[in-house]
Amino acid sequence: MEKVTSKQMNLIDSFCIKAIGIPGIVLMENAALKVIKNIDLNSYNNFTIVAGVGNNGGDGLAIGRHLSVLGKNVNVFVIGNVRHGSKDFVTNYSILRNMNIHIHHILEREDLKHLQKSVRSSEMVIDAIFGTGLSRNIEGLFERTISIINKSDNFILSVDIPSGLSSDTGEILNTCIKADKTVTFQLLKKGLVENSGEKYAGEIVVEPIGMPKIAIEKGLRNF
Ligand SMILES: NC(=O)C1=CN([C@@H]2O[C@H](COP(=O)(O)OP(=O)(O)OC[C@H]3O[C@@H](n4cnc5c(N)ncnc54)[C@H](O)[C@@H]3O)[C@@H](O)[C@H]2O)[C@@H](O)CC1
Ligand SMILES: [K+]
Repeated sequence: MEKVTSKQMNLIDSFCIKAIGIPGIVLMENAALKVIKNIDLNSYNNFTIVAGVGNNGGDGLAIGRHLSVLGKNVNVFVIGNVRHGSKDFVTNYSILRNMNIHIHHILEREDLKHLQKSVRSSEMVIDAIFGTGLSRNIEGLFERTISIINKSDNFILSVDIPSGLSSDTGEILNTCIKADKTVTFQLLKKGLVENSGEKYAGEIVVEPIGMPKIAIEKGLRNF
């Protein structure tokens, strides 16, 4: 199976969005629905979603919306500065607010108590903190958040890639979510199968999210 770096994936994403005209939010919605498809909805009713403010976080918020629409109990946490959120993250953030879904913000250590309480009453944590955009070591509140999630006995599902794993090398950038399952989008990310990748990703499922072959070929050919 073809393995891609984050640069290749970015190129494929932007070819889909800019050259073909599939809006990023459509790809995000497809991604969210593919994650829902991979959750055993008969067994899990209580969820904690932890989202960053990039597109991986946007996926997480869209997943939270669908779970809520399906009648599940969902606690949504956002870590990072929403004012620096990606466009599609912000769209999904506003949708959740318009649906009156409460969003907990992790801005200081005190806020982690809410997260701890939530994971105690949940059965599944959805990890949407970082995806292919992780670019440096994870520290501070992010590191503590990951530690709380890893210590819980919840089933942990990572969106695209476990947060903390380099999608290019499979190296751990200081700390990493230890997932039970990773649903990765369209193509296998190199880091999922190199170095620590498989140890941290758990079961890996590759789900197409509607990217046309022409975009994929273009992305792969340019590297
Ligand atoms: N339109 C698209 O391009 C699509 C993207 N998708 C999702 O988007 C993800 C990639 O999104 P992005 O490129 O926005 O990147 P991420 O969502 O992975 O995160 C980028 C953000 O994290 C920050 N960051 C990076 N390393 C950090 C660190 N160590 N500590 C604190 N902050 C850090 C960056 O400054 C940036 O704000 C994919 O993994 C996938 O889940 C999917 O929604 C499908 C469509
Ligand atoms: K993730």
